[in-house]
Amino acid sequence: MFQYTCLNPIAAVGLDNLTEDYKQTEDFAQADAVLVRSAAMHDMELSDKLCAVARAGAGVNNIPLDKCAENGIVVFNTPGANANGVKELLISGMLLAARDIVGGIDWVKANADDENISKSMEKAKKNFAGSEIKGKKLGVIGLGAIGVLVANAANRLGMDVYGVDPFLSVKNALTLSRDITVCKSYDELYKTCDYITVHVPYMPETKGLLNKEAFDQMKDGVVVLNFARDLLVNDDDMKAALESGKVAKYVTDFPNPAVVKMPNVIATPHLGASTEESEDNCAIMAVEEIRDFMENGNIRNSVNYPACDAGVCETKGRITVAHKNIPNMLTQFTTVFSSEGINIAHMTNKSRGDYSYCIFDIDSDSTEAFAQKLSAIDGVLKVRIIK
Ligand SMILES: NC(=O)c1ccc[n+]([C@@H]2O[C@H](COP(=O)([O-])OP(=O)(O)OC[C@H]3O[C@@H](n4cnc5c(N)ncnc54)[C@H](O)[C@@H]3O)[C@@H](O)[C@H]2O)c1
Ligand SMILES: O=C(O)[C@H](O)COP(=O)(O)O
Repeated sequence: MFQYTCLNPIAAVGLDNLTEDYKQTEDFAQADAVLVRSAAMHDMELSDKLCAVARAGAGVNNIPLDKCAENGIVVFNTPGANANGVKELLISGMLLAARDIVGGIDWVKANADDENISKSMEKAKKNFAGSEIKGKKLGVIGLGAIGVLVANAANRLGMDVYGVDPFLSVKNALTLSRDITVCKSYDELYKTCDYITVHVPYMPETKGLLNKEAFDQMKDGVVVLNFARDLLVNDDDMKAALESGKVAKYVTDFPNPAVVKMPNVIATPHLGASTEESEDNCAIMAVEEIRDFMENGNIRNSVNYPACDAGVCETKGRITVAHKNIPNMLTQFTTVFSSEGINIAHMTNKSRGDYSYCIFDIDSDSTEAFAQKLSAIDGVLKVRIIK
C-alpha cells in the first residue's frame, strides 16, 4: 500500500488511475509520493518515507530539486502536457496587446445604462483601435514544448517568427516549422522583433533575462510577453522601459505587486495551464509517472534523476538504489550481492550530474536485511524493495 498526498488540487481523471494500492493522506510526513502544481515546497521538511514528487505541470522552481535528490527523492514533471493551454493564452495575449480589447470591453461595461449605446459606440471606437499581428515579427525565447507551439501557431497566423534557444533539442527542432528563423544570438532577435515572448524555465541562469541591457537592444514600442515566470523579467528595468515607451505593452501571466502598478501592463492571474484539457493531461501523466516509479521503480520525465527503465520485473526480486555518482559504487553493490549469494539477473545503472540510479533484478526474494546492507554503503541515498 502506498500513501500519497496532493499539495494542490489534481484533476480527478488522473487520480482515478490510482488503484486500491494507493491511499490518499493529508499528512505530508506519511506520504510515499506527492502530487503538486505550484505549491511552494522549499521550506517543507522532507520525510525519510518520501520517494517521489510529481509536478503536474512544467515549471519546477517551487520544488527543492537538489535537496530532494540528496535525499533520494525523485522529482518528475509532465513535459508538454499543458503546452497547448499556454500557447492559446499567449496568442490571446498578443491580440490583447495589438488592439485595445480590454479598453473596449471596459467602455461597454461603463456605458451599460446608455440607451443609445449602439450609436455612441460608433463614436467611441476610435479610442480602442489597434493593429493586426499578421506581418509583424515575433521573437520566441526558449523553443521548448510551449515555445515551438507558439512559434508554429504565430507563423500560421501570418507572423514572421524568430526563435532563440541555446539548448534546442533535436525533437523540438524537428517540430519547428521550416519558416521559422532560428537566431544564433539574443541580440539578433531583440533588434528584429515587434513582439518578444519568453518561454524558458526560471533558474539562477535565467533570472532577470529580460533586463535593461536586453530592452536597450529592442525596437522602440516593442510588446513583451511573459507567460513563464515573473523573475525572468527585471521589474525595475521593465518599469523604466514602459515609462519611456521603449516597451509599449507588457503582457504577463505572472503579476506581482510591482508589475500591477506599472503603466501599459496587461496581466492575467497565472491562467496559462488552467484549462480542463491541460489539467487533465498533467494529472494523467503525473499519475502514470508515479505509478511506474512506485510499482516498477522506473524513472520517466525526472528533473533531478536520470531516466531509467527496466520494464516490469520478471525475476523473483527487484531492488532500486538511488546513489551519488561517484567511483566504486557498483563494485560495492555487487560485492554485497555476491557475499549474500544473490544472483543479479539484470542490472541497469544510469547517471545524471551528481546522481545515479540503479535497478537490480535478482533471482531471490528481496529482504529488508539485505536492503539495509546496501543502504549502509557511503553514497547510497535511498534503497527501495520493489518486489
Ligand atoms: N503560464 C503558465 O501557466 C505556464 C504553464 C506551463 C509552463 N510555464 C512556464 O514556461 C516554462 C517553459 O515551459 P515548457 O513546457 O516550454 O518547458 P520546456 O522545458 O519544454 O522548454 C523550455 C525551453 O527553454 C530552453 N532554455 C533554457 N534556458 C534557456 C535560455 N537561457 N535561453 C533560451 N532558451 C532556454 C530549453 O532549452 C527548452 O527548450 C516553464 O518552465 C514554466 O516556467 C508557464
Ligand atoms: O509551470 C507550469 O506548468 C505552470 O506555471 C502551471 O502552473 P499551475 O499548474 O500551478 O497552474
